[in-house]
Amino acid sequence: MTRLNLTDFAVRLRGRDIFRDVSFSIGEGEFVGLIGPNGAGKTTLMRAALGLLPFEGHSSLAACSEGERAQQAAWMPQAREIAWPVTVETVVMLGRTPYLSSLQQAKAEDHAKVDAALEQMELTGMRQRSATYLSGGEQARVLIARALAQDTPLLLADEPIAGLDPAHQIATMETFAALAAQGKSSLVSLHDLGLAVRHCSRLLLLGDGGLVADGPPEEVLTPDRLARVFGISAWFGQTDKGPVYQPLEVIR
Ligand SMILES: Nc1ncnc2c1ncn2[C@@H]1O[C@H](COP(=O)(O)OP(=O)(O)OP(=O)(O)O)[C@@H](O)[C@H]1O
Repeated sequence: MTRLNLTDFAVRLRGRDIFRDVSFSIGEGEFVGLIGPNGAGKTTLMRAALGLLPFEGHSSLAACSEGERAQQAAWMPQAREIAWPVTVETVVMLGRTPYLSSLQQAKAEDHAKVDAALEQMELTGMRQRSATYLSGGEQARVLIARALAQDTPLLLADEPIAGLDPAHQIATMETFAALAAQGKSSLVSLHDLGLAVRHCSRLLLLGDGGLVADGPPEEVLTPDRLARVFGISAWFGQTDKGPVYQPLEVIR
């Protein structure tokens, strides 16, 4: 089943093409990393796919009604400062909003989804703390938990592991991989190519005003593309602990 389809997708902002001719589909159980240098258009692509920015072409998500979209896709934006003086638990419960009418109280199922999301992001012990007093990385985990509580077939996240410590970066990537194993799909923008290679089932490389490559990580990150799109060289090896990928030098 297709979770997201973009066809001939293009975004132009203030008279400038950000990217053109982008077409891809994301199916069930895929963990897709969206990679590309600063300014390539990763955030723009995800926001436009959700219908939050004007675009040309087709996006299956933007074509949905607002209510339908909220049940199809959860969105974790890059800005992650939580300004509301409410508990962690309350922020995560906001993920259940698409399932509640304004007068409705959260039901047992909603509480169960919130508990599971808190557990998944190792936040159970912090559930009663005020979200505004958490560190930047802890706030990011709360917002990932809110997206998980939304329990949608598709999750879009803009640099979800930026600012997390190494253990929480790995754990978060494992969470997305575990969701994929359950049939859920994610499109996640990332700058850490090493973690992308280890955990994503597929990479989309955005650059030069379009989609440069789409496929399994080791096929996408060829030395030639790394040099041309990122201006770097890297070491890649298959080890008994899985693929290891280490950017080495700037070669501009
Ligand atoms: N509202 C806007 N108006 C005009 N240009 C914009 C607007 N928003 C973004 N851009 C431009 O679009 C380009 C793509 O930006 P975007 O944030 O999507 O890139 P990105 O790949 O997510 O970058 P990063 O890795 O730095 O987060 C950039 O050149 C940016 O300056």
